[in-house]
Amino acid sequence: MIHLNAVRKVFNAGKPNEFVALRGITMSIDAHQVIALTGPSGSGKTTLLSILGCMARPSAGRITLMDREITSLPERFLAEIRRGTFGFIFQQYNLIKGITVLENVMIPAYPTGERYASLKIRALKLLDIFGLVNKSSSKIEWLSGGEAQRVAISRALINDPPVIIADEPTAHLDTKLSREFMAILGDLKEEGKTILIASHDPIVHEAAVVNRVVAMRDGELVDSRLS
Ligand SMILES: Nc1ncnc2c1ncn2[C@@H]1O[C@H](COP(=O)(O)OP(=O)(O)OP(=O)(O)O)[C@@H](O)[C@H]1O
Repeated sequence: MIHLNAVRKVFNAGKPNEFVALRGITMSIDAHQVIALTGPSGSGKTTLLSILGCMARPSAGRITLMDREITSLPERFLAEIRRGTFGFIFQQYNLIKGITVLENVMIPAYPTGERYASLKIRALKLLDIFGLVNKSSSKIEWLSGGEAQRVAISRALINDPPVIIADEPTAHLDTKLSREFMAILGDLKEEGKTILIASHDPIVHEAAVVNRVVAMRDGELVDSRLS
């Protein structure tokens, strides 16, 4: 589904603070799999996820997504691919304070031009699945950590993307909520989603839903094992 060939990422190239964050990553991600990236802080997990999710471009190397070479596409095509292919769940959830739960969930779908009424129905359905309909008009800042996380999951799913990308999704959750999160990922995998997670959390690596754990160090893949 996604193939990376010799992908490098260099920050501040040519400057005194030049930093090579990814050193020639070659990897393939099959559809309907759950892949966990692990590795010490600074090893390049977030950078790799950003490139996989078309949020950042590699400095060198090639990316193929569903048999389409996407490395050199102009930003407007990339934005469309990003919206149609990926749902993102971030460590801090990146929910927007001051607006409601429902509005947060709907935001990634606004650029699609879907009618507000039908979008609202879909967003409410997602909130219902995650037991949050009664919070739909709450402000984000009123939610508990677990609720905020389920809002973030709902938002990631609003465009029904085939691939979910989650960066340290359990970092702010206790053990019970982390296990619940992994169970939700299990359901999404059953529905046919492909899931990429960067995480330090053993609960993530050891979850039955994870097919492969890929270890990174200093911008390189050092180990890949089936889970
Ligand atoms: N925009 C940037 N400019 C310069 N350096 C950057 C930039 N973004 C990331 N880096 C550096 O690239 C390296 C890899 O960062 P990355 O966030 O990918 O690591 P990580 O493995 O996700 O770490 P963590 O587990 O702490 O989130 C780090 O040393 C980081 O400081």
